[in-house]
Amino acid sequence: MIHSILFFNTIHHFPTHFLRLRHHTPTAAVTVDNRRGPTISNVYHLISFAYTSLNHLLRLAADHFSSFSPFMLDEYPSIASFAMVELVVPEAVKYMLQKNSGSFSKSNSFRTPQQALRNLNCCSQISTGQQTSPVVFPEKRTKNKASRRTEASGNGDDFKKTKREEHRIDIGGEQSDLLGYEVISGKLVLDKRKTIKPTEEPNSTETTHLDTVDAKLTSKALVWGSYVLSLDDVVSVSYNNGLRHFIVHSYPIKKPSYSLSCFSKSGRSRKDFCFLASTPDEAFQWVTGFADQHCFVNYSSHPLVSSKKQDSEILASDFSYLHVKSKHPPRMLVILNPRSGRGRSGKVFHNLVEPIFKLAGFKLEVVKTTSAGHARNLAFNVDFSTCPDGIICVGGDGIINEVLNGLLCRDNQKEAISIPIGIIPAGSDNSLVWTVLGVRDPVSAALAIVKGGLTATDVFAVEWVQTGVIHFGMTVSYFGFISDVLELSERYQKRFGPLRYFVAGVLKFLCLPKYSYELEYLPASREENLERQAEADKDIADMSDLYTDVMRSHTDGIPRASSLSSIDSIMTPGRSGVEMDTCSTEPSDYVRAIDPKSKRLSSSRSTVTSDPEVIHPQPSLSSASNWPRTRSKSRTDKGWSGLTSQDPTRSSWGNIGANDKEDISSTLSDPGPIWDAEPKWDTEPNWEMENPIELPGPPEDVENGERRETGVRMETNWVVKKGKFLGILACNHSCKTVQSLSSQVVAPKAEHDDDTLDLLLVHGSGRLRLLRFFLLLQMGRHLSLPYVEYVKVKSVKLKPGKSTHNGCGIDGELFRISGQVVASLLPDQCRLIGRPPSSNAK
Ligand SMILES: Nc1ncnc2c1ncn2[C@@H]1O[C@H](COP(=O)(O)OP(=O)(O)OP(=O)(O)O)[C@@H](O)[C@H]1O
Repeated sequence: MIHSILFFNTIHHFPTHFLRLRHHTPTAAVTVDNRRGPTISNVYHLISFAYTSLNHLLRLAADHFSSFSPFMLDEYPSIASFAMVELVVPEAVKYMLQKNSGSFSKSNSFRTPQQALRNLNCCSQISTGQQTSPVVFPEKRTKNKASRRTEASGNGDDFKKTKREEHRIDIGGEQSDLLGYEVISGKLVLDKRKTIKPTEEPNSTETTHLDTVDAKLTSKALVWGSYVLSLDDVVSVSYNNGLRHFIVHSYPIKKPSYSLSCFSKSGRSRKDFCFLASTPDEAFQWVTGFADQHCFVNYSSHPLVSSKKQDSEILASDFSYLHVKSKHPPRMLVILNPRSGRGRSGKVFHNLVEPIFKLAGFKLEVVKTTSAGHARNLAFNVDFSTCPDGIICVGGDGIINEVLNGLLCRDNQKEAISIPIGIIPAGSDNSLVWTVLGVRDPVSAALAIVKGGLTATDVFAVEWVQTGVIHFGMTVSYFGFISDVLELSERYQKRFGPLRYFVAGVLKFLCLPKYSYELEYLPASREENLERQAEADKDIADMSDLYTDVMRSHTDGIPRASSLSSIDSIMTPGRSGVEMDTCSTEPSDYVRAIDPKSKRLSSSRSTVTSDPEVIHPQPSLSSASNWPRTRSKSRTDKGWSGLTSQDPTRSSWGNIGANDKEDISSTLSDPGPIWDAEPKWDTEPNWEMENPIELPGPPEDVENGERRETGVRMETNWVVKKGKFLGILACNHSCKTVQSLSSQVVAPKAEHDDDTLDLLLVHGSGRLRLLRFFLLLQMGRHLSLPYVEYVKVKSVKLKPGKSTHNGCGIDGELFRISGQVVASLLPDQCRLIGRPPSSNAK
């Protein structure tokens, strides 16, 4: 029998059961194996974080087993978000703890952790300081040389007066992986009162709420006593010039108690910590230390100065405090869809998110959308100099898609794509930010934006070949059953809110039509995959350059501080639909120009009716690159010629998009029973008759495990398939869904920056197949189905059969396709504000 206690990185934790945690990264493990004897790995890393629980466990282990052979394991990745590490006690160990709790209280209740460790033969490592990981022990004094050491001297009377229990810390070597390097250390007094005004000096004669602590600020955390506050959780520091105290504003993850962990949801909540240094000089040093670590400092003048009670002494000392170098407050445009998430997005923003941005000194211009299309107009018309640090979208994936399309439709498209986009998830589903940045609650998303950094993300374009209309997306484009569900769901938006997709899905399932498509795709070559992998490995090292806090635009000479800095005013929310609706691009070149060869192949096969008016020569390719791809080579050297905004009167893509939507809504305005409204649901379209091309879909026997390649015709690199498909999805990232109970992932091999689309083909027709697909999707095993094909592609061309519904979903927005559409990636990537969790770990 093996009992295990695992420690998990709990950024998104619901730590109630192993199975639920299978997607999380185990960061360390304590294993008790009755056959081989107990082993402990990375225990030292974790003592400070799960001190009480681990101490209990160690005592248990010491009593329970005669010998212990602790050792460090290198096989586990280092604990990235150490402040968020949480002890998970599975049922077996809980049982063991309960069983032994009696003996603990008798024999070990007063043992210190060191004593417990001594019993486990751990002492030698601790006393000799062999461990390189941070360990926090209440009794142990630090022996580290501090890079900056403040002492409680001089004005330290308060420290003497406050006779309290002192917490000592030992956080291991200065270059510890977990806490980074040391910035400053020394004694501080922690004011434990709940409400503290920044201008109010703690009263040192009232000692009850004061606690002297040994504190240390490192490049990754503020540590005092046994408390570790990750700098990732720190929003800002408030400091009044010339005073001895400063307040650290943070949003750490609130952990539910173990007994309630099954029911209560963990989340972030605000915690302010007020520290008193022994002298104003020391307080200033601490605050400068935070500023050095890119924490925003709310810096105010001395309260006496501001209240005009100036005296010469204060003024003299003021001079030395005037320059706390903090990052510039960012200026950004917030586009908020008040209809998102059942109309709660406004409340979410103003109650939860705005206070965080205020603490971090952001200068925001908030615009609420008044109708569909408004966000696109805003992004299309906004003067970037008013929001140089980016645009924050508050809502669902739909509003982000509108903003993206507004940006990419501009004349200065190269500059527009470089405008950072922040996302506050407040809609029905927020797959993009959840998948790419790993956040799904508004507070964590706001924190990610405050922390800054940029994540390059691929953008795909779907081109309507006959008309030249283009629509952009960052998540997924889909055809077949799911686009029909999207269409139907709009009927139920008011009644069911986010549940509307489920309701529409069930109804559509009951009256399932058959979908036929003619499909061509250009697979990403194996060599390219290998090259991409090699580049990805290399990029891991280069990432720090990419995620720099200070970004400068290389376009049009506009300096863009992406330390997130600058806005004054924002354009009016008034609709300028005329311009938007008539925005167009020269589509074919960049949509098809995957590489010159494929472009030739593609265009030779396509039936593009090119309007000479929309063909524009593009600037030289070499100047096109303004944003390095994170994984693969920039496609600027592969034939990308960029987009240009067209004369509104000459172009049609906006109009067509709008008309498409109108068409759909008019269809939907006729409610009627669904089974009446869907005449084709049980009729088989005669593909061969309607589309005089042979090659039906995969034969029925594929369901029995044999996948035949009948129906597949290779033309050079393009693969052609025709027949029935339940669904076709071209995914830009792995597409996690926030709604799903199980964290289902549609395209498990997709990466948001890998320069490929992941094509998922669900061949065939029929409810049984569809049901099996969705059931296995919940378990993450849908790719094992014989009628599911998964391939990484550079480009996809698709044409619906004549009797097939022609809906097309792009990031949750619905369109109609007529004729052929082509989906491909753009050569340039856009930038999301925030860093994925994996990059934080590095
Ligand atoms: N003020 C508004 N009134 C009505 N519709 C709007 C408004 N603002 C934006 N929209 C439209 O609402 C749609 C959905 O927006 P969003 O994605 O933000 O919300 P959601 O609740 O998550 O919906 P979805 O389920 O589509 O993701 C978008 O397509 C957008 O065009």
